[in-house]
Amino acid sequence: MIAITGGGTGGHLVIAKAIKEELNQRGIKAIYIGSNSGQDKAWFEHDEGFEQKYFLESRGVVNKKGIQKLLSLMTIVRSSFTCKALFKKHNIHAVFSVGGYSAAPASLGALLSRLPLYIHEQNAIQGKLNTLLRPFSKAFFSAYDTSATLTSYPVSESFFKYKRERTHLKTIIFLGGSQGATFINQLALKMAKILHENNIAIMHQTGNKEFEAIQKFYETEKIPADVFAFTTNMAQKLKEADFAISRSGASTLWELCATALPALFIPYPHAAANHQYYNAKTLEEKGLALLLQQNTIDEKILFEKIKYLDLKKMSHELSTLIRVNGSKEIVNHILKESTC
Ligand SMILES: CC(=O)N[C@H]1[C@@H](OP(=O)(O)OP(=O)(O)OC[C@H]2O[C@@H](n3ccc(=O)[nH]c3=O)[C@H](O)[C@@H]2O)O[C@H](CO)[C@@H](O)[C@@H]1O
Repeated sequence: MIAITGGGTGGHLVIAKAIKEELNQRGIKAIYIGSNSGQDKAWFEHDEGFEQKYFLESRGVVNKKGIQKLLSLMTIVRSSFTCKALFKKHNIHAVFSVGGYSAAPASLGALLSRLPLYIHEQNAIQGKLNTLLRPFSKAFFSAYDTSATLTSYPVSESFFKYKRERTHLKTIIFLGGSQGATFINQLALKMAKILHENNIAIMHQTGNKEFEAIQKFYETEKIPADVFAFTTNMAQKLKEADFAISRSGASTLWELCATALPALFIPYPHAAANHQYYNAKTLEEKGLALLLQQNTIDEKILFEKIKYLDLKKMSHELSTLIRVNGSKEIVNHILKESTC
């Protein structure tokens, strides 16, 4: 039996989901250990694909100081002993972590129980927990690091199914990541008129918080747009678009590659160690994406830039950067080494 751990945000959780689905296809059910804060419960509380789900108390340590940091560490250590007992109860043979503070108790628990720990790092800059645990891991998976055990990024097969070579700019999708992004939302509203006047259709993922106000804006301005707070079928949405204006969260970025959808990335400037910038940089350096910092953007100049991109070339080359079997390769590797 395998335990999957980690989460906090959609970018981590989607990897946990991909690995769970791959295990399910082979008739294996994993247990999930996440946190009682963040998005873990929303994603997995009712997911029948897991044998059992546990949402433990765990809090971020990185941005805390003094007594708060100590309290967070104590909570994690206490929960790691709970995990040790859970591993015994479920006869766990291996632990797969997608990182984030929510992965801390079970990862530590794996070391306490002398179980092999497998880590997937999503971002171009390693997270703090992953850096700390990498030397103790049995294998480390990262799409940016050639010294990693595997460089496959586990994107759901549905994205590959909808892969399409883009040639003309007819529809733009705005993406704010799993929680939506105020800056992307504001930019979309500023660009809406120009896009509409140029017969470019608009799709806009807003996140929950700003959905109603944004929907109202398009209605008032009489600009037709496909506006949604969160979709459970992102692959289908991406299929319809010819260009994305997006945050550069890792999972979104690799899903765009899988669907061959070119993008302008505007990294979230406060992400740990500015990792969203470095995620996008890996594509920009190859000439396969635009990358702009959010304080440098003028929406009129921006549209002119996008209009003259060679979408066909970008789209074609993007799809060569990712393999369809990312989850399979990771699960094969884990199962080969463990008697699960
Ligand atoms: C603010 C922050 O720190 N964000 C981090 C977080 O981003 P975030 O949680 O936004 O993650 P990503 O952009 O990597 O992925 C979002 C995931 O949610 C899915 N989705 C999104 C919207 C929607 O309507 N429906 C839907 O299913 C996407 O298809 C994707 O699979 O985790 C990523 C992966 O570690 C990091 O790179 C990001 O820097």
